[in-house]
Amino acid sequence: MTTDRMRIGIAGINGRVGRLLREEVTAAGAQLAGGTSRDPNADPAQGLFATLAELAPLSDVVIDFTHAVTVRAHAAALAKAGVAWVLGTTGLSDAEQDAVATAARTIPVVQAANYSPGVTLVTRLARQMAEVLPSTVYDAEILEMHHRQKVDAPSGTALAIGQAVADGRGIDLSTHMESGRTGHTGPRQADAIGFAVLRGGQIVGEHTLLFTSATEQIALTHRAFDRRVFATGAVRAALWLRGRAPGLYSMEDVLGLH
Ligand SMILES: NC(=O)C1=CN([C@@H]2O[C@H](COP(=O)(O)OP(=O)(O)OC[C@H]3O[C@@H](n4cnc5c(N)ncnc54)[C@H](OP(=O)(O)O)[C@@H]3O)[C@@H](O)[C@H]2O)C=CC1
Ligand SMILES: O=C(O)C1=N[C@H](C(=O)O)C[C@H](O)C1
Repeated sequence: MTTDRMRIGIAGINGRVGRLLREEVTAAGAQLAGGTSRDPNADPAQGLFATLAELAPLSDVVIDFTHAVTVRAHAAALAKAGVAWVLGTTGLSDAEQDAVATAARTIPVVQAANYSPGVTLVTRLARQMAEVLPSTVYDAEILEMHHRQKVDAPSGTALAIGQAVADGRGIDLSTHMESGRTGHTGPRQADAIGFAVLRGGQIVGEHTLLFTSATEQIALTHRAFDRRVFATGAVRAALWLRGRAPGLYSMEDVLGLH
């Protein structure tokens, strides 16, 4: 029997987001192709594979919420199999990001540091605000808070918001980023983009962008109450990828904001 249901594989199927993806793939009417797991007892007959190279040929698209160290191997496996990729993993090095761009020459890829519609809009607004609010008058600071298990900092979302502010101001983020301030820092640079990071308990993910002048402050805050918002967004991106040409797409593309 043939089926036109999309086959979705999940890299990191037993992770915090992966477990929710498993439910959301089925709820969306797609077919769960299986997942990757490092559990030595994982059984391919049960749809659990040690590597993405084994899962990829069974999938039309793979949703990947794992760890940055997997990115180069995953990029190569998916490009080789010609399988689309929804990438949610954050904390990528420049070399890992290059591997994503290389894969996107042969397969369609959606990459987002945050698959919630709310953060997608916050990031877009951040760029627009930075275009209007001059850095000589308004200081831009980004605060993020996450659960104690998070391994990368600042969060991918905070960096994406910072990149949007830098884009809006026409400056380079890497040379204007101020994070981890301590000791005799000297006064704040006028065009700096500041980052503050908090970790604790089970905070799902909170981000605030502040523009502060001598006379006013604008705060743009997003709070994720439930990780499911990331899973539903990622499944939406996976379904959107069907039939797309190779390329690197964003959540703004998925939401039709371009
Ligand atoms: N873009 C977005 O919207 C969001 C992105 N994230 C990002 O997604 C990633 C995962 O987050 P989360 O689910 O909370 O993390 P978890 O630690 O709960 O899950 C990570 C998963 O990745 C697998 N994994 C970890 N390291 C390796 C490795 N070296 N090789 C193979 N597999 C590995 C784990 O496998 P196993 O189970 O076998 O140990 C696990 O299933 C992070 O980078 C996080 O920042 C998180 C939320 C939203
Ligand atoms: O690790 C997490 O949990 C999250 N990671 C993403 C990030 O780094 O921005 C998205 C979300 O904030 C949750």
